[in-house]
Amino acid sequence: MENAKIKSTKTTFSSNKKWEELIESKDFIDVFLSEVLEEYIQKQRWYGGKSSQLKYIELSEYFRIQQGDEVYFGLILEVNFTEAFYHHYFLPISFVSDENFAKENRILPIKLKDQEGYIIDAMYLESFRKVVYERISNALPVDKTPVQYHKSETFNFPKYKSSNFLGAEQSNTSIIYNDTFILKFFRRIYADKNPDYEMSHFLSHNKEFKHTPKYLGSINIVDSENTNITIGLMQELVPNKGDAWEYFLKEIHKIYLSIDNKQIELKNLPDIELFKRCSIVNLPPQIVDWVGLNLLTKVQLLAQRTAEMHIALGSEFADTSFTPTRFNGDYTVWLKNRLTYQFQNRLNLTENNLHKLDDYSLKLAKEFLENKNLIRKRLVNFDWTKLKGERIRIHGDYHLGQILVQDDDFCILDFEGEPESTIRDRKVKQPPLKDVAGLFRSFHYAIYSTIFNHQEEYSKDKEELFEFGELLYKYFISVFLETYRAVTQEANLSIGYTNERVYLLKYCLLEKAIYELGYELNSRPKWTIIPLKGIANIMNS
Ligand SMILES: Nc1ncnc2c1ncn2[C@@H]1O[C@H](COP(=O)(O)OP(=O)(O)O)[C@@H](O)[C@H]1O
Ligand SMILES: O=P(O)(O)O[C@H]1O[C@H](CO)[C@@H](O[C@H]2O[C@H](CO)[C@@H](O)[C@H](O)[C@H]2O)[C@H](O)[C@H]1O
Repeated sequence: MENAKIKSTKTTFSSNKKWEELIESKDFIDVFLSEVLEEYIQKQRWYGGKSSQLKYIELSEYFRIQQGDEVYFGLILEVNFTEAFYHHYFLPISFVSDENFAKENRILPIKLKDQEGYIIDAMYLESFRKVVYERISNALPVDKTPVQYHKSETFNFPKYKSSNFLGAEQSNTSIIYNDTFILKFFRRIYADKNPDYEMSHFLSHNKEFKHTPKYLGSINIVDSENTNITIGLMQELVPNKGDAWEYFLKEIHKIYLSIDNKQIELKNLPDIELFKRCSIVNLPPQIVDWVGLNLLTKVQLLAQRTAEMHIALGSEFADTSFTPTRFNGDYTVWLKNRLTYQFQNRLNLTENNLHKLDDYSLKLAKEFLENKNLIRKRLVNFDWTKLKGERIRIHGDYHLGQILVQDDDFCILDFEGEPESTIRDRKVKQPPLKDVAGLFRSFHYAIYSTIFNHQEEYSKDKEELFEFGELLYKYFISVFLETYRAVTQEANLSIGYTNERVYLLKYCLLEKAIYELGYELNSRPKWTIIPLKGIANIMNS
C-alpha cells in the first residue's frame, strides 16, 4: 500500500505521513483540494468567485513559512471556473494537535502518522502571525530565497507584542501587530507584484508622500517561473476617525436636515454649471450657509491631497512603470475594447437581473437598456488626437471608502486597483482625472444614499431632494476642481486644457458608473439605483 494513502471517512482524514511531508503527497493533495477546499473556500469572505461556478481547484505552488521547528505551508490555489477563467488565492495552513487552537477556521480534522489534530487557516494561529512578524522584522537587505521577506531599511521594528485581526469589512485579511502596524495578507493574488505594494512603496518610500500609510515591509514569493508574487504588505497603522465615506454620509444628512430646519427653498439657491470651478470665498453666501464651511473646506482638502498624490505619481523619470506618458492610438484601442466588453457585460447583467429591481430602479434600468446604442457610441467615440494631458499610474479604485479621516487631514489607502480588472490592466497609465471622476461618483453615491436612507425624515418630496442633491454635487465638484487644478498646475502636472478636462471627466464618470452597475448588481442589488441614476444624469446632461 502506498505510504501516503488518504482514507476519507465522513469527518476525519488519515495519512501515514508526518505534517512536514504531507504536502508532498499527491494523494493527500488530490483529496484535500477536491473534497475539502472546494467547499471551504467558497464560504470565505475573501472568495471572489461567488457569482461564478467553481469547476476545480489546483495547487499552483506551495512554499514553507518556517522558523526553527515551526513549519507552516503557504498554498497558492488556482480556482478554475466553468465560465473559462481562473483566480489564484493564498491560503496559509497549519497543523494543530490541540482542539483549542482549532476553534476558528478549522479546515480539516486529520490523523497523521505521529499525531492527531486539525489543519487550520494559519492566520488564526498566533504563533504563525508571530513568525511572519519576526521574519519581516529581521529581513536581510537582499533575500534570494523563494519566500522573500522585506523590511524598509529606514525602520526598525520593536519586539513582537501582540497580533489581532483588523475586524473590518475587507476583501483581504489584515493583521494588526502591537496595535501599531498592519499587515495585509492578499487573499486573491496575481502572478505579479501587487499594485498596492508597488504604489505604497513608490509613494511612501520613494516619494515620501505623507498622506498614505508609511510602507514598512512586504512578503513576496518567487514562483517556479521566477515571477515575483506579493502576498503581504506591512504598513504603519494610521490613527483615524473612520473613513471619509462614513464622514460624508453624516455630514450630508445634516445638510439635508438643514433644508427643513432653515426653511431653505431650492429656488433661492443659485445654480452653477457642472464642472465650473469656484473657490470657497467666491461661492454664493446662500450655498455656504446651507452646506457649511466645514464640509466645503474638507472637499477642498481632499482635492489638495488628491492632487498631491497625482503629482507624486507623475514625478518619476527613471522607473518606467511610473514615468508619465501621453495619449496615443494603442491606449485608445485598449480603452475602447475594455469598455465595450464591460458595457456588454453590464447590459447582459441588467437584462438578467431586472427581477431584482423595482419601481424607480426598474424604470431607470429599462431606460439604460433602451439607451444602449447612445451609451455605446459615447464610449467608442473617444478621440485621443486632441488630448494634450498626461497619463500616469493612478489609484484606480478611488472612492470615499478608501480615504481615512484623521484629526485635520486625510490618508489615502488601498491601491490594489479596480477589483474586476486584470493585474496588467490595473497598471496601465490613465488620466489622473479618472481618479477624480471616481471621487465625484462617490460624492454622488453619498448624496443619493443619504436620500434613499433618510427620505422619511425630510419633508420635501423625492424629486426635489434629488434636485437639491444635484446642486450640492455640482458645488462639491466646483470647489474640488478649483483646488485640484491650481495645485496640479503649480506643480506642472499636465491634466489637460479646460475642455479636455471636462471631456475626460464626462467620459470617466460614465465609465465608472457603468463599472459600478456591475458591482451593485453582483453584490448589493438594492444599491443599483445609484449608478443607474448616475448614468441617466450623465446621459441627460
Ligand atoms: N494603514 C492603515 N491604518 C489604519 N487603518 C487601515 C490601514 N489599512 C487599512 N486600514 C483599515 O482597513 C480597512 C480595509 O483596508 P483595505 O486596504 O481597503 O483592505 P481590502 O483591500 O482588503 O478591502 C480600511 O477601510 C481601513 O479602515
Ligand atoms: O472593495 P473596494 O473598496 O476595492 O471597492 C469596491 O467596493 C466599493 C463599495 O464598498 C465600490 O464603491 C462604490 O460604493 C461606494 C459606497 O459604498 C461609493 O463610495 C463608490 O463611489 C462606489 O463606486 C467600488 O466601486 C468597488 O470597486
